[in-house]
Amino acid sequence: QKDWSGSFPSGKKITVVFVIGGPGSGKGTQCAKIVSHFGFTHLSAGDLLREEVKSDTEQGTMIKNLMHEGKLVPSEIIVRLLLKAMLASGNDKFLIDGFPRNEENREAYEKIIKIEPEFVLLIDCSREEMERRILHRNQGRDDDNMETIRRRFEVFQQSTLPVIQHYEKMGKLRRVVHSEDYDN
Ligand SMILES: Nc1ncnc2c1ncn2[C@@H]1O[C@H](COP(=O)(O)OP(=O)(O)O)[C@@H](O)[C@H]1O
Ligand SMILES: O=c1ccn([C@@H]2O[C@H](COP(=O)(O)OP(=O)(O)O)[C@@H](O)[C@H]2O)c(=O)[nH]1
Ligand SMILES: [Mg+2]
Repeated sequence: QKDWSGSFPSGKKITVVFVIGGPGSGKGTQCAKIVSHFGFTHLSAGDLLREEVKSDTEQGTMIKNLMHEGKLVPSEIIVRLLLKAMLASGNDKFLIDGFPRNEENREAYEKIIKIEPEFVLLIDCSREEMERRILHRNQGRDDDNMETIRRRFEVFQQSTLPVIQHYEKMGKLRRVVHSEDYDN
C-alpha cells in the first residue's frame, strides 16, 4: 500500500475533522458555516459521488444506482475520491462531511489516507426533523424520495452508528444537538 501521507506537503500537519449525522441533519449547512470562519476545505462525500455520477462512465452509473437505492458505494471508490480532492485543494485543513458511513469506510481510510481525525463532529437531529428537511430541500436529488429516505435511515442506524460508537470510545466525538426529541 502506498503511503499517501507523503503526498501531502512535508512537515505540515494535516488536520482532518469528520462531520457525521443522519441524512438531512444539516451536515452541509454547518460545514459551510465552519469553512467561512476557519479556513477549512469542505469535502462532502455525497457531493464528490454526485460529481462522479455526472461523468458518464461505468463507475458513474454504478454509483448512481447505489445512491438511488440509498446504499453505500464501495469504500475504495469514496476514499480515492476524497484523497484526490484533498491533494487537489492544496489546503492542510479538511472538513469531511458524510464520511465514514460504516466501519469498512473507516478502515479503508485508515489504510489509505492514514490521517487520524482531530475529532468527529456528530450532528444529532431527530428523525422527524431530518425527514422534514429532506422533503423540503428541493435540490432535485433522486434519493430524496420517501422510499430511499427510509433506506438511508436504516443504513445510518445499522452501519453509521457503530462508527459513531467507535469514535465515542476513543474520546473523539463532539456532539451537537439540533433537536430535543432525538429518541436514540
Ligand atoms: N438548523 C437548521 N434548521 C432548519 N433547517 C436546516 C437547518 N440546517 C439545515 N437545514 C435545512 O435542511 C436541509 C438539509 O440540510 P443539509 O445541510 O443539506 O443536510 P445534510 O448535508 O446533512 O444532508 C436543507 O434544506 C437545509 O437548508
Ligand atoms: O461515504 C459515502 C457518502 C455518501 N454515500 C452515498 O451518497 C448518498 C448521499 O450522501 P449525502 O451525504 O450527500 O446525503 P445525506 O444522506 O447525508 O443527506 C448516501 O445515501 C450514499 O448512497 C456513500 O455511499 N458513501
Ligand atoms: Mg449533505
